[in-house]
Amino acid sequence: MTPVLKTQDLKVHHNTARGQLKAVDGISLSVAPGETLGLVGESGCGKSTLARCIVGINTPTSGTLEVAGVSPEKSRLARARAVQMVFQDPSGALNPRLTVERIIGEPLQIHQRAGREARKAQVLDLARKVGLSDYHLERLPHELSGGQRQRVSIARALALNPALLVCDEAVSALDVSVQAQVLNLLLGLQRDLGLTYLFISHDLSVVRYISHRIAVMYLGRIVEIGPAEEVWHRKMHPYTRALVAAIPDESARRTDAVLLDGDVPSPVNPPSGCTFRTRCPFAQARCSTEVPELRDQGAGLSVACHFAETLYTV
Ligand SMILES: Nc1ncnc2c1ncn2[C@@H]1O[C@H](COP(=O)(O)OP(=O)(O)OP(=O)(O)O)[C@@H](O)[C@H]1O
Repeated sequence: MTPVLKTQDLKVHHNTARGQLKAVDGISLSVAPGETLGLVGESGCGKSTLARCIVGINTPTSGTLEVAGVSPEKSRLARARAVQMVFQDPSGALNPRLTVERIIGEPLQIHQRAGREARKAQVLDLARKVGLSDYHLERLPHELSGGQRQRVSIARALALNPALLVCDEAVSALDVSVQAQVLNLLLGLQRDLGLTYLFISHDLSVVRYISHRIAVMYLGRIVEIGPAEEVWHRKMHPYTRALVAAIPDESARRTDAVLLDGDVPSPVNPPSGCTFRTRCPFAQARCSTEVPELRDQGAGLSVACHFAETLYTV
């Protein structure tokens, strides 16, 4: 089956005053139809840059990117329809002067020739799919709650039946109970409409809840990728262990939890060899000279750590 998203050695490097900044540094991944791939990592790991590349806001420095089997550079219009994004802050993404009806209907107005009445019916149908009603359609964004605004963003994103929905920290600004409602909405929509998601968050417990597979990202690279429960329970990469340890009251936390000190190092002149070694309690001499490649660990899990097997039994 053709993947909905496929990237091969994708890189986004920025020229900055301090040198070349490798925001995304060789990402290869694919997402199957109807699947959710969760992308997790701390702030500054390059998650948003990768997302912006996929939706066409950023241009890759090198590598290939295909959406539904087509290279999106070939057709800007096709990409505008094929990939939609839901952002963290719906207030910033929604025009404050337009009613919800206009906001949800805008993509239809731009891309479809449907008449006013047909569009109105489509908008109401989209609103109902995300749990909103006629009442909400007449409101302005500031009259809605944060959760309702995020529902509007999702309805708008779904208007053109995208092949892929990229959710970038889509629930991070919401209260925990509202987060759960929006996550459940996304799960329900996927079940009913067969949607495909790339779901990005710094919060591994949120990513685990919604994802079939999880990719853990550190300084522009994937350090662990596999089925959600394999990543969560085996957490073979020390960085994955650290992300689990950072979750408050997490019962899955191992007794030998890795605790993260400080911030992610600068992507300008990142550490040699394994870029995580400067924060890794298990780092050895080899880690500073040799870049670890992703290696198959069985059950669909791949881990980029020289000592993954030995550490797993620690
Ligand atoms: N246009 C740009 N020019 C230079 N550096 C950039 C640019 N865009 C992003 N960066 C840098 O690239 C790195 C990755 O940023 P990115 O926003 O993708 O990370 P992130 O994991 O999504 O974090 P956050 O959740 O905070 O957005 C950061 O060091 C950031 O400062």
